Amino acid sequence: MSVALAQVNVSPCEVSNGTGFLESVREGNRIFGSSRHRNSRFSCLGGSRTKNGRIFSVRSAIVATPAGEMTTMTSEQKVYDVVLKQAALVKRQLRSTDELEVKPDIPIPGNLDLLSEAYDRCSEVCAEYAKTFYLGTLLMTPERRKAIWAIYVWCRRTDELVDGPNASHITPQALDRWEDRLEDVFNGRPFDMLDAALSDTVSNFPVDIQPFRDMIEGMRMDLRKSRYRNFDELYLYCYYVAGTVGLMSVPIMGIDPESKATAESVYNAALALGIANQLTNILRDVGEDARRGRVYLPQDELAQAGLSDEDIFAGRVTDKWRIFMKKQIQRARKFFDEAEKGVTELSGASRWPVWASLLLYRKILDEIEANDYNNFTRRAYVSKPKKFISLPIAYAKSLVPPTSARTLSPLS
Ligand SMILES: CC(C)=CCC/C(C)=C/CC/C(C)=C/CC/C(C)=C/[C@@H]1[C@@H](COP(=O)(O)OP(=O)(O)O)[C@]1(C)CC/C=C(\C)CC/C=C(\C)CCC=C(C)C
Ligand SMILES: [Mn+2]
Repeated sequence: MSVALAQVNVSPCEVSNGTGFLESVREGNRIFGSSRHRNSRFSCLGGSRTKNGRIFSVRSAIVATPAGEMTTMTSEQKVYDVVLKQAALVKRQLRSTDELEVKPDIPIPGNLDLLSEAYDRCSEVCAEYAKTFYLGTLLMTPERRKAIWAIYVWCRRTDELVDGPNASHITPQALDRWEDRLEDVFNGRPFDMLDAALSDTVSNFPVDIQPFRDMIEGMRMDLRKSRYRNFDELYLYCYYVAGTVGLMSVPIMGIDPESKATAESVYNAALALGIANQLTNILRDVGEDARRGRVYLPQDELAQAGLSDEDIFAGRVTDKWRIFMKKQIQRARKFFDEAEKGVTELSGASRWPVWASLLLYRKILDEIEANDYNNFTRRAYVSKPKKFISLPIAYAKSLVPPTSARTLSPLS
């Protein structure tokens, strides 16, 4: 069965007139592509105090040290502030009980059927695009898995804007309209049935709009930027397009009531998993991206290794390239290690899909090594038997109970 992802329509008239609710869903062709996105507007960052006690101004991202010196914040510091904000928002709800208190639906006749149809459609899209992950979600509670499917579909549609069949027509204005539509979703005014599922999800779970806005910001970044000067710039991009997914997912997956880990540390691990996945995605797709004129690898690190864009466009696997790649892979693995510390703290039924996705994505790094670092013309992928072996391992790991007396270090 091939399930088409409903085509995202962000024409101004359709967005402003919220009447076409279910009728407006149109089938589009499913087209895969590599995706990454970026930007430099720190819309996500409310002015506040960082872990170093600094106060920063949102727009300029300039911080004043306690001694009154002005300094620029790193992307990691800026993103960490979002982590703190997200953790503070959900702390109480997540710890109150293992089962989240799901608000009752307003029983408008006919609406419940439509909603259930909307979730069915999200489940089909998720099953079609991310089979293994979908199977994992089946172990979650029905409320949680429906919510994860709805979020998955919104992320996938957002990604398709810059990576899908209509990507060449996407403008910053179209992304602005997609963001307006997101606001409508959070205000209970969904535009189509997939949006309706997300609207229902965000009214039932303590999900904040900020990571969603930030993902759109990542798409803006992808439209206007095709090089990264250093890892700091790349980190911000990875946060926007993938770290945000981690932050969106924690309020749904829930923290185990037995866990003594801080909410911040769990959010930090979720962020790390998103960053690790995106770095891996970038390392896997170097050749494919170069053919689209894109180089996501940090320019300063390439130069230090004696490499340049030209080497990438030429696709030469040299010793310099191998040494460079080893360092990049090492960095991605550190983010996976950081993420692992948090998975055990999630609610029991949510751990398995997260472990499965972590182990499988991490294995892509092993495959790049096995390909002797030729990520120009060979796509690293995890074979079915290897995937299959990972699943019981993930399941066994998911049975490990949360640490009852450990406080994870938020940034290590
Ligand atoms: C269990 C689990 C993985 C839950 C997440 C479900 C979810 C909402 C996924 C959305 C993914 C998505 C469509 C994101 C849009 C942007 C994008 C495409 C990012 C890339 C994903 C990989 O996609 P693919 O290989 O198809 O890439 P191409 O489009 O072909 O280029 C990313 C690499 C990022 C994905 C990031 C995550 C899945 C973050 C996972 C983190 C958590 C679920 C938090 C877990 C909690 C703790 C405490 C560790
Ligand atoms: Mn994509």
